[in-house]
Amino acid sequence: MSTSVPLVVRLLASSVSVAGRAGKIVRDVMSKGELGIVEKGKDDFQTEADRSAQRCIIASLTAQYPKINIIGEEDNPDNEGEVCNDWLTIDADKEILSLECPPFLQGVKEEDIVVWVDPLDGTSEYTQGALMLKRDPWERWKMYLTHPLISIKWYLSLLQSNYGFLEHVTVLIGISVNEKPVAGVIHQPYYKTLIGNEKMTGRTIWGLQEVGVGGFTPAPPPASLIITTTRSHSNPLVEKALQVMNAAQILRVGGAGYKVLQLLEGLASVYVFASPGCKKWDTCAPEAILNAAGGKLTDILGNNYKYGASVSRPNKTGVLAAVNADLHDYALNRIPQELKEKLANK
Ligand SMILES: Nc1ncnc2c1ncn2[C@@H]1O[C@H](COP(=O)(O)O)[C@@H](OP(=O)(O)O)[C@H]1O
Ligand SMILES: [Mg+2]
Ligand SMILES: [Mg+2]
Ligand SMILES: [Mg+2]
Repeated sequence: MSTSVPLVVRLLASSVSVAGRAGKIVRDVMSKGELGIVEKGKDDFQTEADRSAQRCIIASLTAQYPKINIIGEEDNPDNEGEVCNDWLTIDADKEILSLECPPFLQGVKEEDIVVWVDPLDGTSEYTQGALMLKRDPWERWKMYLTHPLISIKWYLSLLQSNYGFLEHVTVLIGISVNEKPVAGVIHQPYYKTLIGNEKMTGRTIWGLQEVGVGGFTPAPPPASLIITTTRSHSNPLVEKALQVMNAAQILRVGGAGYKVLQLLEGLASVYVFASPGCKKWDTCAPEAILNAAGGKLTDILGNNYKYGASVSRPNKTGVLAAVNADLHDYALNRIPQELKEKLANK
């Protein structure tokens, strides 16, 4: 790879390639059918796919950019261990390499960068998707009975959803410089499309500040107010913030990455999550891409999160994102002060 290409552009090109490789690992673990679910905390799970995809991403980026601070969601000693050659990805996406680097990022050094990695965003939806791959109803029922994550209500909604919620799963790589998210990748391993007669699985969306976004066709926001929010981590505060929005429709989907994709594709206009729960690796890449497309992501109080290495991981004061500044202002003004204070003092 040419070193005359500025570092941030090279890193974005490498991140696009490695996100695709991680997405294949996510699909492979699912096909094998042994998810290796570990409970990290309440409503917080990890699978073999989360662990392996993170090892692939961190080992691949560290091999090429040894001085960059890379922080991943999954905290496990295995991440330090050996990574098979097949996982090491040192390719770089050619289209990204040819992008013009914005002037303010041209002199950036490895030491100025923090990369936030969410190897699998939407783990709840991923584990529930496993169930729907069992075509035999008796096998599916047996798996449900031993599944730690699924209530009977979810099981019934899964049966109605045909393919489960695997489309909500994404791989997120966010690049921050001097605490600000400047570039990012959202890879969607289960996105299905037809190119000519050929069925393609997976797609990769990227964004770079002052340059724009790619990997999909952006669409204008819907004519009426459509809100996207969590489907697996709701609580009374989350519901209160949704009630006051006066929305025409509320979509409940998995993953911070997928919700921001819905904003970019004109399926929703605002993402509201008035609760702690998301972490820096959930929002860094989506925020960078949304910014590059003219949108805005903050906490519920309207403040920007910072992405330096020493910041606390949790986004304690929630997430509020919109396709443009006007819709962001609208949503921010609708949220009662009392609710904002509750979150700020949590
Ligand atoms: N109450 C909570 N506890 C743990 N994680 C939470 C959470 N609320 C949100 N999250 C995390 O934030 C991300 C988006 O959540 P949601 O799908 O509910 O909108 C998910 O990331 P992961 O799937 O990468 O863990 C999810 O785990
Ligand atoms: Mg998780
Ligand atoms: Mg996540
Ligand atoms: Mg995750």
